[in-house]
Amino acid sequence: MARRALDESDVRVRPSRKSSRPRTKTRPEHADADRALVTGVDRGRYTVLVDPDGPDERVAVAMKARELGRDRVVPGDRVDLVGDTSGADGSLARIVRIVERTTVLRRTADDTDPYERVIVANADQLVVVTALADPEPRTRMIDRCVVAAYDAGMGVLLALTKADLADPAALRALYEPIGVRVVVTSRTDDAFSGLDDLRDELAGRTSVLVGHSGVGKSTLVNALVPDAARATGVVNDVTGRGRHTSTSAVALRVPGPAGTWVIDTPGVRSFGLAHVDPDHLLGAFADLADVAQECPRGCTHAADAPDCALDDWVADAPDDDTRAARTARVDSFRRLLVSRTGAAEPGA
Ligand SMILES: Nc1nc2c(ncn2[C@@H]2O[C@H](COP(=O)(O)OP(=O)(O)OP(=O)(O)O)[C@@H](O)[C@H]2O)c(=O)[nH]1
Ligand SMILES: [Zn+2]
Repeated sequence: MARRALDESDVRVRPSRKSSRPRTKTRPEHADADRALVTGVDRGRYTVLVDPDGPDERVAVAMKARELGRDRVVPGDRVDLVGDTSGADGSLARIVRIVERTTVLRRTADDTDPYERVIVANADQLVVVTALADPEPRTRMIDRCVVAAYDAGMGVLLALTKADLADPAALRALYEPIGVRVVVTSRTDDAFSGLDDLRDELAGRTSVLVGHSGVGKSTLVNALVPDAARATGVVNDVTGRGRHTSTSAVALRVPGPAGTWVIDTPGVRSFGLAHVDPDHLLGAFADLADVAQECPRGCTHAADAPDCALDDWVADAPDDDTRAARTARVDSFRRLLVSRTGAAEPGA
């Protein structure tokens, strides 16, 4: 009878095998480079925080050095800077190196751009902001986010907003078993509940926030980062003054424990999943990955895959409770597997 409840530890997130190759070639002429964190990108100009959390922390503007070629630099990147890194008005530094990334999150390919480009680097978790009502939650969209995060080597936090309008129980039941942590928030005229739980989940981590329009993502960001509206102004390349931009990802520091960042991704509605390999996704389900060692070569592990060992594992369960638990587990994995393909934005 002792059926162990599945928890976070059943999900094993590995850094993506597809993360960028090391780019730490030593160039003696840049031995004195300053380390910086990229917080925003706007038309070839990068807003960076030099010496983050150090005694000389400062904001500076940088451009890519020619030697980086076409390599993209994205928010969350750690880079090495040379030139004028003072951050003084009108100063411009050069990015000469991108430090090897721990994770990469790609946005989906679309009609105007067939490539799944990296949009954020080095984030620890993806926070999927979903309203419990108004607008109705879309599980397929959440599933796709989970796949993207697991493939990127990131964890997933589901932030369920508007709990004053609907009950979170059903969504909790759907996502907690697959290793997704859940926080529930609600904001009414006189109270904002769940904010401390959310802060706890974000503490010391870099989190990418995604969500459809109207789910309350701005409400959360503004509560977490009181000067967010001001901070999102990216430096204009001509005047050097702030300019509001709503199209590219921007990293915002959350007051409180050191190293707490949220990266807001306006306009990002979905993630590129075409490159996701089923066996890599399986890596996020440690128990199933072990079972699948027995699969035929090239098994897709889909519901219609012949001789898939996942089906044998369910069939061979010693009792009904175990069979129910294994069925739920395999179904969850296959649900994610299916969400990988098909319309990028179902129901849109
Ligand atoms: N009932 C209720 N309404 C909320 C809650 N949180 C936010 N809202 C409302 O939902 C609406 C959308 O909130 P926003 O924070 O602007 O949503 P968003 O996800 O940033 O949407 P865009 O600005 O369109 O990208 C606003 O009218 C908020 O006041 C909540 O917990 N409960
Ligand atoms: Zn299989």
